Amino acid sequence: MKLSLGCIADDYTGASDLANTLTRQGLRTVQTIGVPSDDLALPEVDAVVVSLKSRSIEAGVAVDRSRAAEKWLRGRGAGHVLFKICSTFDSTNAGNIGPVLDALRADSGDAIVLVTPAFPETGRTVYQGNLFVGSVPLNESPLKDHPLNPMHDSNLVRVLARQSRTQVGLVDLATLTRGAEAVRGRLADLAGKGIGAAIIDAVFDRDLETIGVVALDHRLSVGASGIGLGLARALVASGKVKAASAGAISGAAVGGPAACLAGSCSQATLTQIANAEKTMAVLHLDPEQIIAGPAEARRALAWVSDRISSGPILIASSSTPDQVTALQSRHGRDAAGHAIEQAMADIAEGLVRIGVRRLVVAGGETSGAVIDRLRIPGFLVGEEIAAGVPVLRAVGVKDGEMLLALKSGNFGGTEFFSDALRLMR
Ligand SMILES: Nc1ncnc2c1ncn2[C@@H]1O[C@H](COP(=O)(O)OP(=O)(O)OP(=O)(O)O)[C@@H](O)[C@H]1O
Ligand SMILES: O=C(O)[C@@H](O)C(=O)CO
Repeated sequence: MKLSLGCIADDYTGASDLANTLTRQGLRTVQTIGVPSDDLALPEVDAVVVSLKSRSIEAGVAVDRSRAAEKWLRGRGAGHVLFKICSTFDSTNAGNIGPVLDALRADSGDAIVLVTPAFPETGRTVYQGNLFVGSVPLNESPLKDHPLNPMHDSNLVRVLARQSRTQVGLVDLATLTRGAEAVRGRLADLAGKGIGAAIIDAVFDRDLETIGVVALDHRLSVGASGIGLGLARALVASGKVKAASAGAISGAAVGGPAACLAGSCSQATLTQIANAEKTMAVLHLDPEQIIAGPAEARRALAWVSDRISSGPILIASSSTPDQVTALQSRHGRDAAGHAIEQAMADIAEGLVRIGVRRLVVAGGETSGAVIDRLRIPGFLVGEEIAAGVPVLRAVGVKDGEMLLALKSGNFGGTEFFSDALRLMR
């Protein structure tokens, strides 16, 4: 297997979002959890997305894990590696996008790296280096209240410069609109000044197509699913990849009980939970009790066993931004987040034990904790539930077939949970 594209995603929902995009563009893609072990049987594929849980961990550890993933991908022939970050650039002043970019750039030997989180299909666009979420700048969007990575600056040139050892430049939309040669010229100017990273504007998919063509001149790029779309289209257009006719896999129905877990506190997820109350039983966990000990997860599982034979259920830890802030000020941000993630993993393990084989998880960190606990080594991409969220079919699980959906906090329509279960048969 010689890869045309290698990808390293800094969380599991982001990885499935990217795997979905690459699959829809005709690349045969598999998502692995962590760097695959040598005995994991992988199908013949064009792209591998290695999922890490490295977005909100200590920067040095994120660098080491990303470099290990890059080494594995290069060892499988990947000439180009995309470091997949969040389309809302989730990170703090201490990293981790900058430190990982610096390390991978050094390994790749590239003078300059293109960076864009643009993903127009989900409303993420970049103009003059400023990231917009829908119609508002990032720092006015709900991301300003993110529990782990609150985003207070929409100017990505500044944000990345605070994290990276290299200087950061801008390739603006006016240059991009003049085409690939103009972008190449601007990158050469920036690199000549010793600038090692360039935020590139993108508003429409056609912008990402130009970016994809230029990015393939290099060995490394950094961005969200949008640049994945650009790279995939450029690989197909250049004939380096023959677009797979089959696209997403289907596979046999899995059936049996179905459950949803929500640890995301994003505005989108809060609305989706409220709407799910119309179609399924919903349990709201008490975050204070979760931190107090394991009894809250046990209570949740007892609640599930009384109901799961009657239809799907949803268990949510999610709270409003004010409640999140209050909890964090009592217990600390990381301790609160970690305790809730582990409780969700305990609950997921209990759900599988009682026969759940169709599981929806909302939130990147939450998904990471759950998938690690379930020890699922990888996924094939199925139907698209919403932009950036596919049905995933687990590969390499011992006790039979399992379908999952890992929803990024901000993705999905208002009826996401019932939409997902409708496609997870
Ligand atoms: N009620 C709560 N109070 C405080 N923190 C919470 C609460 N519920 C969940 N959390 C924590 O908030 C964090 C949510 O992050 P997560 O990545 O799961 O969701 P998200 O950021 O909305 O999703 P994504 O990263 O996909 O955009 C997790 O660490 C989770 O444990
Ligand atoms: O890019 C996004 O917004 C998502 O794929 C993501 O990274 C979710 O955590």
